[in-house]
Amino acid sequence: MSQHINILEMARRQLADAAQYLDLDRGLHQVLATPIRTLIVRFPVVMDNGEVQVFEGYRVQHNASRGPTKGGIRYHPDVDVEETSALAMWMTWKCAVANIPFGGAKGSVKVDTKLLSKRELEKMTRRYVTEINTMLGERSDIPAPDIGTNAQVMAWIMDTISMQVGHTVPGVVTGKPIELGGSEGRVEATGRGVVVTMEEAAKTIGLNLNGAKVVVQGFGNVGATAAKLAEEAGATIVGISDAIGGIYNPKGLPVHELFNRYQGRDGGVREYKDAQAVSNSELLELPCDVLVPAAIAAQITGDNADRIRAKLIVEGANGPCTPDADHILSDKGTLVVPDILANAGGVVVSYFEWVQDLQNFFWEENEVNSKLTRIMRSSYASVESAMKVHKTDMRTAALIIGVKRVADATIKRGIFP
Ligand SMILES: NC(=O)c1ccc[n+]([C@@H]2O[C@H](COP(=O)([O-])OP(=O)(O)OC[C@H]3O[C@@H](n4cnc5c(N)ncnc54)[C@H](O)[C@@H]3O)[C@@H](O)[C@H]2O)c1
Repeated sequence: MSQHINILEMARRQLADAAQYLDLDRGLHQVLATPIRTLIVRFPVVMDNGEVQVFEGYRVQHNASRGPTKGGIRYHPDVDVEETSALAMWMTWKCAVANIPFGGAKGSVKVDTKLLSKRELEKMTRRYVTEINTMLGERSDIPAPDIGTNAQVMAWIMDTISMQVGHTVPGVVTGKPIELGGSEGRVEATGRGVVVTMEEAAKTIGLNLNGAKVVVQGFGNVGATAAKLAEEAGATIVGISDAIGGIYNPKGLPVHELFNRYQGRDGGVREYKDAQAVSNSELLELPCDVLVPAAIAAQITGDNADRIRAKLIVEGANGPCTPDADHILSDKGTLVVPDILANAGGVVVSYFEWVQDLQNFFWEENEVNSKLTRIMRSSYASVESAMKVHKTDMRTAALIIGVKRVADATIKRGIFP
């Protein structure tokens, strides 16, 4: 997934950019640039044909100064420990920008889930979680879904840990099915947060979202929900894609119909015929007002940033724009709403789910959505004002806020012993 771009280097470069504004001392900068715990596990699974296959997985906790660590689990063939560390670091800043009491973590397994049966997926999940269980806990480290994982996988994680401790522990993982202690609104939360920040950012650049043309890369949980809710907010979705490729229709695509037919199924969107087929790289360069990269990292780079035509980029994915792309986009006047702000809706509602699980008291969906919207709007407002104060781009502004909150917590706690 990292290809030519080292995602961990990218995350460290972003931290260094923000550190300059904060006057961080070298030791503290080093603390913040380094994960506190990294576990690499290799474990066997007996496959359906009776053969044993060995998988490799990771769990990285980046920083726990502000609370238990929180971060998704990704199943993808290209993951590695460096990318997982970068994603864990971004989780730390994301939780701090949203001002929720969590540190950051991430887990992953190198696997192509398309090659596994449902039973193999379940066995692999249960064994992976058993291997990393020393790090997990409702008060220590709480996973959630990411690429390649979903509510069913979270249910298996909850069940596995519950079997090991001898009682049900719903708060050890979020993004669970509602009937197992999941939260109303969690499935749509990241996409909903993306659209709330899109609406705020449209005001910043004076764009009327009503009728604005939007292109979305990735038609999974985040991309498909963002497309659907952006359409409900009045935008016209002109391009969408999944891992196999995309479709484009300047007059607009019937997103609700596409959502019901293809959401989460790779190759699905290309089956829709009343549109022009485009590659994923062509999709990013389509004429539009708003671009939502909601798939994988490093999609907008120094190589293609000058060809991006959107005025506004809202990062549904983690790390879709590289630092080189950021500089080019900033020079062109394109506003980039960074991942640690734009896609924080998922972890915010994960926080609500965790709180509900610990209290065993559950909220209605409109309560979840209105609390989410309030946090997303106030986080956006703080970042926008930091952007003006520091005269910088929005990513650096968000990092200044997030990194400062984590640095302050670290200083106040002191360095043990
Ligand atoms: N799920 C969440 O709550 C959440 C929260 C915050 C951030 N994110 C980030 O959002 C992104 C998407 O996550 P998701 O949960 O929607 O995953 P998902 O597995 O539900 O969907 C991923 C989508 O991306 C597509 N895709 C994969 N590789 C691609 C490629 N090379 N080019 C174009 N499309 C490709 C897939 O076909 C699929 O449509 C990830 O970067 C993830 O880290 C997710």
